Amino acid sequence: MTVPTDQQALLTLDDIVVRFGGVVALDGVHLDVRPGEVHGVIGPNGAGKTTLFNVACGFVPPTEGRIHFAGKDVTGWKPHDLVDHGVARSLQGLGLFDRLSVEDNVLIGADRHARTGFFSSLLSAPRATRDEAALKERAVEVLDRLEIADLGGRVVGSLPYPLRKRVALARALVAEPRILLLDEPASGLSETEMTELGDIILDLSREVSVLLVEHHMDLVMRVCGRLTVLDFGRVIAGGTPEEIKANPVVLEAYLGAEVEDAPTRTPGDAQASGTTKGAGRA
Ligand SMILES: Nc1ncnc2c1ncn2[C@@H]1O[C@H](COP(=O)(O)OP(=O)(O)OP(=O)(O)O)[C@@H](O)[C@H]1O
Repeated sequence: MTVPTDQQALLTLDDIVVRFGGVVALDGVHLDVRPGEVHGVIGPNGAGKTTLFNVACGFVPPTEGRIHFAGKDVTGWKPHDLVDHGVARSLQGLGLFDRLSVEDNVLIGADRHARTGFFSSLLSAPRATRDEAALKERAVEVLDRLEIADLGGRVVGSLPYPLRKRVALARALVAEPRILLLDEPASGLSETEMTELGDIILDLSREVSVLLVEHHMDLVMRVCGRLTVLDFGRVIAGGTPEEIKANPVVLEAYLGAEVEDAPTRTPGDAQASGTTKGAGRA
C-alpha cells in the first residue's frame, strides 16, 4: 500500500520492512503521527504491532524504509539518541529500578534535560546542584499530574503493578518528550484503572503526541484520533475509530470469518472479554 507522507507529521514510519531471518514481520508499513494526536496501532496476534513499536523506539532497525522525526531522518538511531531528541517510551516490561525510590526512578528519566546528568548529580559533581533542584521540581510536577506525588519517597519494588506503571509513565514524561510511545499500557489494569489511564492519555495529548499499541479496544476507541490496523505485517486499514469499526476488512481480520457471519460484532465490541488478545488467528 503506497501512502503519501503527511507533511505535518511529527513521526513518520515510511515503507518499513522488518525481516527476522525468513520471517517478514513488517512488509512496507507506513504510519504518520501528527502533533497532538493519539495514534493507535491495532491488529490481531502476530500482526507486527510490537515490531512496529520497537522500530519507532529504535530497538529494531528496519531492514528497509525510513523513519523521520521532527523533520530529521532518524533511521538507524539508537534508542537513547531518540530519547535525547524527544521520543520517550513506556514499555510493557517497565524497566524500573526496584530498589530506588519513585522520585529517583523518575529523575533518571529526566536526564535529557540535565546538563550534568543524573548520575553525576548523585556524586555531587560541580554544577550539578542547581540542575538537580530544577529536575526534582519537574519530577514532583509530573508525579503530581499522575496523582502519585505522595509516593515520591517509596521504594518502587514495594508498589503494586498499576502504580509502578504510573511511575514508568512519569519517568517517560519528565524528559518533556514531543512524542510518547506506549506499548500496551492497559495490560494488567482493572476497568477503573483503565478508565483513569484513558483520562491521563487524553490529558497528556494536549502537550505530547502519543503512539499507542494496545489490545484493549475500549481504551483505543476512546482515546485515539486515528488508528492504523496491521495484519500479517501490512497495513490493512487506517482512519478514525468510527471508520475502523465499520471497516469490513478489519472485521474479517479480527474475526477470521466473513463479515456476513457476524454482522453486529466490531473490534470495538471486543471488550466483551476486555481485550482482543487471542483474537483473529484461531
Ligand atoms: N525476534 C524475532 N524473531 C523472529 N520472528 C519474530 C521476532 N519478533 C517477532 N517475530 C515474528 O514477527 C511477527 C510479528 O510479531 P509481533 O510480535 O510484532 O506481532 P504483534 O502484533 O505484536 O503480536 P501480539 O499481539 O501477539 O503481541 C510474528 O510472526 C512473530 O512471530
